[in-house]
Amino acid sequence: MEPALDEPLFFELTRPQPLLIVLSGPSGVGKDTVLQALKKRNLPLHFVVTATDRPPRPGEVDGVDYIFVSREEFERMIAADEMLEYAVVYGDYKGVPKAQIRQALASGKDVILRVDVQGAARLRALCPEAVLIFLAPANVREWYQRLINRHSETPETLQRRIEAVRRELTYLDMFDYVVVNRQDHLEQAVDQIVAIIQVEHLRVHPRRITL
Ligand SMILES: Nc1ncnc2c1ncn2[C@@H]1O[C@H](COP(=O)(O)OP(=O)(O)OP(=O)(O)O)[C@@H](O)[C@H]1O
Ligand SMILES: Nc1nc2c(ncn2[C@@H]2O[C@H](COP(=O)(O)O)[C@@H](O)[C@H]2O)c(=O)[nH]1
Repeated sequence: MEPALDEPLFFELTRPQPLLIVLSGPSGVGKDTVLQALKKRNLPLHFVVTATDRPPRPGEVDGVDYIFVSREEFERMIAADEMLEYAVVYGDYKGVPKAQIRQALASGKDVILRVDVQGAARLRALCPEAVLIFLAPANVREWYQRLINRHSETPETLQRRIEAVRRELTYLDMFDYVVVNRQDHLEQAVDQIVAIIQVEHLRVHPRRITL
C-alpha cells in the first residue's frame, strides 16, 4: 500500500488544544499594560473582557476595558451561574463571564485573561489545566512608583493594595511561570509571554481545558 506521505503522524499536531492563560500578580505591576502590548502582536488570542460593578475610570470603555454593570446586574449574573470566577476585589465585584471563555475555546483560540491573585487561585482550583503566569515587578521601588504614577488610587486604596502584596506572594508556588515586568522593558515581558504560549503548544501531553 502507498504510504500516505502527507498524513500527520499525530492528530494533536494538526489540531492544537487551545490554552486558558491566566495573567496575575500584584495590583499595578502592569497586567493590563502587558495585555495591551500583547494585543498589538495580532496573535490568534481571545482577550477576555471581565465584568465589574465599579464605575468606569476616565478613558475606560464599556466592552473593552470591562463589561460595566450595576451591582444588581452583577448579582443576577452570579445567581444565574454566568460567572466562571468572581470575587470582591478592593470593594468591587469582578468576574469572568463563562460564556465568553467557552465560545472562544470552542473556536480553537487560546484565551487569555487577567485577574487578581485570589482569582488566579480560584481558577487554578476550577481549571487545573490553566496556564498561570505571575507577573512580578523587578523590585519594590519600581512597583510602588508605578502605583503612584498611575494616579488611580487614594491614599487608602493605595495602602490596601500595598498590604495585599505580601499575602499575594505566598501564592507564588501555585503558578507555572513568573515573568518580570521591568521598568521600561515592557516588550521583553511580552516576548516572554509569547514564548510561554509557544512552548505550551509544544507539549507532548497538551493541557486539556474542561469548564
Ligand atoms: N514595564 C513598564 N515600565 C514602565 N511602566 C509600566 C510598565 N508596565 C506598566 N507600567 C505602568 O504601570 C502602571 C500600572 O500598570 P497597569 O494598570 O497595567 O497594572 P495592573 O497590574 O493592570 O494594575 P491593577 O491590578 O491595579 O489593575 C501604569 O501606569 C503603566 O503605564
Ligand atoms: N478575581 C478577579 N479579579 C479581576 C477580574 N477582573 C479584573 N480583576 C482584577 O481586579 C483588580 C482591580 O482592578 P481595577 O481595574 O479595579 O484596578 C486587578 O488586579 C484586576 O486584575 C476578575 O474577573 N476576577
